[in-house]
Amino acid sequence: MGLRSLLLHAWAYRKDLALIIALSMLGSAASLSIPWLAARLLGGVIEIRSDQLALMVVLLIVALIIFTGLRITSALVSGVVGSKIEADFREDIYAHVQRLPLGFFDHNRQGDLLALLTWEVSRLSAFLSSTLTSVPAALMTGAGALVILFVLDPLLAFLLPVLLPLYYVTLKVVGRRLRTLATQVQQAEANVFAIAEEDLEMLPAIKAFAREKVRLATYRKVVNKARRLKIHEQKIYAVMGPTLTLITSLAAVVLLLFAYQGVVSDRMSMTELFSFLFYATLLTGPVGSLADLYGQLNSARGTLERLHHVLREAPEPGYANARNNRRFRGWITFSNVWFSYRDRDDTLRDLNLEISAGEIVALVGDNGAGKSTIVKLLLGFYLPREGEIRLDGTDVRDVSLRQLRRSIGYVPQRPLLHNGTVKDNLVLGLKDISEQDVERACRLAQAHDFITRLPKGYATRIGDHGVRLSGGQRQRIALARALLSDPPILVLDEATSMYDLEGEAAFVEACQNALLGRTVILITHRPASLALADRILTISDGEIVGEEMRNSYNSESAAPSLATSMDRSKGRKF
Ligand SMILES: Nc1ncnc2c1ncn2[C@@H]1O[C@H](COP(=O)(O)OP(=O)(O)OP(=O)(O)O)[C@@H](O)[C@H]1O
Repeated sequence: MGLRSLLLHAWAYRKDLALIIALSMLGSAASLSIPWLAARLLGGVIEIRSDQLALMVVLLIVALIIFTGLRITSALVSGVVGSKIEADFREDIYAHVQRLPLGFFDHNRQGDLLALLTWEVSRLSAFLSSTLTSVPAALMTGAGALVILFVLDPLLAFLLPVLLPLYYVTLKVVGRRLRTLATQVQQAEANVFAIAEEDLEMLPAIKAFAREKVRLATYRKVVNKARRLKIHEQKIYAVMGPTLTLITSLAAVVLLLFAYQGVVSDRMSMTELFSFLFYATLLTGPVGSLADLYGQLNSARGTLERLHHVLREAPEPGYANARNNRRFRGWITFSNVWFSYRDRDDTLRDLNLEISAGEIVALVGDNGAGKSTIVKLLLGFYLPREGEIRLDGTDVRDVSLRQLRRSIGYVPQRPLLHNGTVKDNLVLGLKDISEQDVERACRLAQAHDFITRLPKGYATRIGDHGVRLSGGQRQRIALARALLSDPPILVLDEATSMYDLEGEAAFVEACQNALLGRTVILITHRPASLALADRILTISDGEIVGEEMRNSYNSESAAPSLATSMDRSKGRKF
């Protein structure tokens, strides 16, 4: 995303931005009248001509009030528009980030994304709504002042071209260095953000292993790197802005000398001399702000590069697929599936697997064998390199991702909970869920009893990632959440690994009925949970190396129970 694409993005706000530009240009017009009026007033005072003094005072006050009013209005409008652009930007980027495949997050730091979504986007919006929009007015003021100076004494025309090469050389010399520096500063600042974010999340481990000093040293290192780079950058700006202003001021002094010659030779009145002085001073303002613009442009480019890195990433395929209201039965097939994570050897090798609708299959095998990967592929989190995954005979690539995922109740190994109440975590944004449904799912997951013993029951807040709950309690909530949406397929990835034996036995007992008619993939090593399985598959090194039939599963018998399940889906009974 370059400056051009930023401008294309800004096109959506053209009316608002045009209003800010118009207001600041009107302000610039008012500012151009002030030196003229002030010079006439001063000229009148010095030459003791009282004829137009009163008029000049009134006009000057009016011009000053108009100028101030316009500046206030344009600052207000620019603040409002800037916030609007910022909010839209954040929402767009967030929506895009949400749709990115999980593989993207395996290789990008959360902290970098957070920095981008927060302060980097704020700065970019401010750049668009206030810095860029001030350029036309600055140009107008500068050009206006120049023209008036020309009109006052055309001789000056010969001096002006001298300014341009000086200006150009100064910008060129420092510009290249500033550009790389701006990117480095942004990177360093994002690092500070990312390390802080990571450490806050890791704090219990940092404390447990008494690594506070080491982590503080790492943090100090990135903070100092950012500080050094910023000081370097500020030094350049500190020199560049005033140097450019000095060039302009020196030129103004030379202009004044010429003007003085004009007064001496009676070519110019005192009023015109003051006009010279004031317009030459007015000229330094836009020069300074254009130099500032140059600096901010470099910073904005850094953010744009990082934004481009995120926005060029393609969203997960499958969002656009048409949805239909079909409820899947839960017949799953993997045919000759090969898969490897980025920069890794094959995790799944020519995997063939069929799970009938209503069947309960347990996947067992060593750590890292590829069990979770199988379900991540089924959920469409990652795409197979070769082979096909089908649901009820339809290639999952042709199913809408939302529909696919809503058909699967997924309980991951690590329960993912947020800082809200127990109920918020259970419903996770779903609106039309009754209290009874919530309670039923919780009873099934053996969560209801402990929840009612919490200080505020279902309304108890559980802290960041559910930190105020035990590991087993978190798992029970995650399981209840999956059961709540009544999906035809349930994936339980070590979902009861932290349950106490009694809790697990009660869950298995309660499941005998509840899981009937659903396709269930259990990843577990726990004997009690294995007892639920109709079939146990052993996975080793990405391949199925063993199969054991357990309960007498009969696909024919799945049909009636499935119907029962579908009926249940309406009344949400388990
Ligand atoms: N996001 C990832 N990026 C790269 N490699 C990964 C990623 N996730 C898993 N792996 C690797 O893929 C392999 C299979 O991992 P997977 O999580 O499927 O194993 P598993 O059988 O579920 O193991 P466990 O019983 O320990 O949960 C492992 O070698 C693991 O290191």
